Amino acid sequence: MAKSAVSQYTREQFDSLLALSDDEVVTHSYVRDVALPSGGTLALITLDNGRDHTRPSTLGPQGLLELAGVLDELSQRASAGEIQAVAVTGKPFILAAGADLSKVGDLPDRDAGLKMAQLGHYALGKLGELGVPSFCFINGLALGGGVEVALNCDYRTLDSSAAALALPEVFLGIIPGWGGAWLLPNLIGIENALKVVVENPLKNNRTLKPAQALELGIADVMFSPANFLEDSIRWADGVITGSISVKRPNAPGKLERAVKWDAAIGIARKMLEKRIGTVAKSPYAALDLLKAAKSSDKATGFAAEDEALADLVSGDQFAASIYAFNLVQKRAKKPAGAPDKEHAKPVTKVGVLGAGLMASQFALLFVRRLKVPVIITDLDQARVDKGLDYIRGEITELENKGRLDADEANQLRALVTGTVDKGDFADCDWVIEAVIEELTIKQDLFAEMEGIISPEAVLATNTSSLSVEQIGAKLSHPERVVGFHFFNPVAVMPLIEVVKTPHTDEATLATAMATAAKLRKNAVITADTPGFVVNRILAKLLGEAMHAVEQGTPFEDVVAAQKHFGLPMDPFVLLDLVGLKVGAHVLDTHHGAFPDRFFESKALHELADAGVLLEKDSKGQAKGIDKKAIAIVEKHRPADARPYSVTELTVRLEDGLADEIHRMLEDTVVEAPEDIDLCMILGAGWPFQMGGVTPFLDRVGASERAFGGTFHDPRIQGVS
Ligand SMILES: NC(=O)c1ccc[n+]([C@@H]2O[C@H](COP(=O)([O-])OP(=O)(O)OC[C@H]3O[C@@H](n4cnc5c(N)ncnc54)[C@H](O)[C@@H]3O)[C@@H](O)[C@H]2O)c1
Repeated sequence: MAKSAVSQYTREQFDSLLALSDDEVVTHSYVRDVALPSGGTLALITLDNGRDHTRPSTLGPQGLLELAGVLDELSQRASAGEIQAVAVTGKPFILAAGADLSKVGDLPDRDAGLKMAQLGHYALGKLGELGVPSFCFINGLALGGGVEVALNCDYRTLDSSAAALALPEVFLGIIPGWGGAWLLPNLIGIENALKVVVENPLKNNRTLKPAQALELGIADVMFSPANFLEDSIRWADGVITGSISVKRPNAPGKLERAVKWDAAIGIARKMLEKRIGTVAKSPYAALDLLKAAKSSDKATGFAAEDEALADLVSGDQFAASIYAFNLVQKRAKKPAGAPDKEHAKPVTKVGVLGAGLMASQFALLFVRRLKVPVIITDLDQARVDKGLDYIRGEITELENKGRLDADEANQLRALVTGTVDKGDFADCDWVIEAVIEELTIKQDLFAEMEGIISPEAVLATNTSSLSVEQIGAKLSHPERVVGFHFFNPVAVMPLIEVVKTPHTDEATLATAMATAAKLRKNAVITADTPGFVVNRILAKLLGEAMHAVEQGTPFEDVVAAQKHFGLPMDPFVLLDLVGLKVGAHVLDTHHGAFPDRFFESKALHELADAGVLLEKDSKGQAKGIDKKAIAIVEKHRPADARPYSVTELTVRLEDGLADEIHRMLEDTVVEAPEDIDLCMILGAGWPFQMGGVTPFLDRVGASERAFGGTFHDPRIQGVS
C-alpha cells in the first residue's frame, strides 16, 4: 500500500485553530447512505453551511475537523465492509468556495499558518485514503479549497451547469496548499496545471467553465444538471464494478516527467519574470511546488505545500490581499457617501449623446442591464449607423455565444434606436454624453438638451478630465448634472467614478448610484477635481515617465522602475493605448491645475503630432520604443538634464504618489484611503496582492518620507 500522506498529521495538533472558526458560517458534512444499482452502499457526504446559494459554503477549522471526523467513521465502515464507496457533493449550485478567509487575517503567526495548511491536508487527504474508492460529484461552484476537495478524491463527475471552477490562490498571495499544487499536475500534466494555477497571476486567476475543466482532465465525466446526482451515482457504480474504465489521457507519463516537465516550468518562469518581475511572491512559490511535484511522493508534496503556505500566509502580500479582498467584497458594495437609495429616480429611457468608442460600448451595457429604450445620436447619420451597427453586432455575438437567447436578443436590438434629431430625446429621463473632450462643445450640448428634456431628467457626462461643474455651467438646473466616468473597455472594467459637483442634488446622485448598481458596476463617489481618482494617479505616473526620459533616463529604466508597482501595463504601452493626443491632453490638464507637481511634456505633444512611440511587430504587439520617438525625446532634453537611476526613479515615483494621494485626501476627493485603493484596483488593475496603493506606500516607507505619517495602521499595511 502507498505511504499515507495523512499520517504525518494528528488531530490534536489543530485544537488551537478552533478559536479562528467563524461560528456563523461553519460548513457541516451531512452523510446519507445511498444504495448502488449493482448492490452495496455509497456513503454520500453533502457539504452545507445551511445558508442560501448567495452564501457559498467555505471551509474553516471547525468544518474541516468535522469533515475529518466523518471520514474517519466512514473509513471504519469501509474496513467493516459496510460501504463500498464514498462521495462528496455540495448544497444546491455550490460544492465549496474554498477556505473561509473571514478569519484567516487573524492568524497570529507562522505556526498558526502552518497548522491551517496542515489541517487542510489532514482533513481532505483522508478522501484519498479511505480504503474504498472516493468520488467528488462537483455539482456547482468550486473555488480554491473546493477544487482541492475534488482533487483529493479518486474520481470526479461534473455538472455541466456548474458556475465555475478555479484555483485563484496565487491571485490572493498564497498557493493551492491543500493538495492542489501536488495533485493537479499529477492528474492533468504540468502544462495544463500551469494554465490553471499561474496563468495571469496578477489578475483574477483563470476561471474554468465546466467544459474546459473536463477537457483539461480535472473531471472524468460531465453530466447535465437534470439528473446529475443519479447519473453520478450510476457512473460511480460502473467504476466500482469495472464496467466503466476511466481514461486520463492528460495524466503525465514517463516522457513528460523526463523531458517536458522542467522545460514547461522554465518557460512559465520566464513568462512570469517578463510580466510581473519580482512584484508577487506567490506565483513563484507555486512554480517551485509544481516543479517538485514531478518526482516527489504525495506525503512529501503535501509537506512542501504546508511550508510554502505557512510562509505566505504569515507574510505581507497575503495580509495585503485580504485587505483588498475585503475592500472589493464589502466597501465596494456599500459606497462611502452614497445617499439613501429611496431618493433615486426611475430610469425608463436612456439618451446617449455621441456614438463613438465609449458611447457605443456603454449604450450596449445600458440596454442589456436596464432593458429600457436606449437612443443614440451623433453629428451625422453615418456615425449614428456605425454606433448602431456596433451595438447590434455585439448583441448578435452574445446570441451566437449562447449568452442571450433569440427572444432576448431580438428584444434588445429593438430597444436600441438612433437619430440625428435631438428632439427624439424629449422623453429620456437619463441622458449621458460621450462626445469629444472639449469643454465648450459639451457645455453647449448640455444647454441645448435642457431645452428638450424635462427639468427632472439627469444629465450625466463621461468626461475623463474636464470639470463636471463647468460642463453644466450654462444650465438653469445644474443640480441634475453628475459625472459618470466609465473605463475602457466598458464591458470588462468594473469601476464607475461618480462625480459630484457642488450643485449635484441628492436625487441625482442617488439615481447615478442606483444606475451604476443596475449596470453591475462598482461606483465610487469622487469630488469634481482634475482626473478624479484613477486618471490623476495615472497622470502622475505618466508625467513622471515623460519627465524621466526627457532627462535622459533610458526608456527601459523607466519601465523597470514602474514595474515595481505591478500595474498591468508600462507607461508607454498605456500611452499608446489611450492615444498620444489624449495622453498629452490629460497631462496638460493636470499641469494646468497643479503646475508645481505635474509636468507638461512638449516631447509628448511632438510624439503625438508625429504619431510615433512604440515599435510594433506584424501582430501589433509592442517590441520596444521606436527609434524616431527616442530622437524626438532627445531633442527636448534640457541643457542641465540629469538621468535617474532605476532606484532613484522608483523612490521618486513612490514619494510622488504618496504626496499626491495625501493631498487628494486632504481635499476630500474621496472619503478615505480605502476609496483610492478601490478605484485603483477596479479601474487601473492595481494588483490584489499589493493590497491597494495606500498600504503599499506605507509599507515601502513612502508615506513617512512624503508627509511624515501613514495612511493606515501597521496591521493593514501588511507589516508583520
Ligand atoms: N477613450 C477612452 O478610453 C475614454 C475613457 C473614459 C472616458 N472617455 C471620455 O469619453 C468621451 C468620448 O471619448 P471617445 O473615446 O468615445 O471618443 P470618440 O472620438 O470615439 O467619440 C466621440 C463621438 O462624439 C461625436 N460628437 C462630437 N461632437 C458631437 C455633438 N455635438 N453631438 C453629438 N456627437 C458629437 C463624434 O462624432 C464622435 O463620434 C470623452 O469625453 C472622453 O474623455 C474616454
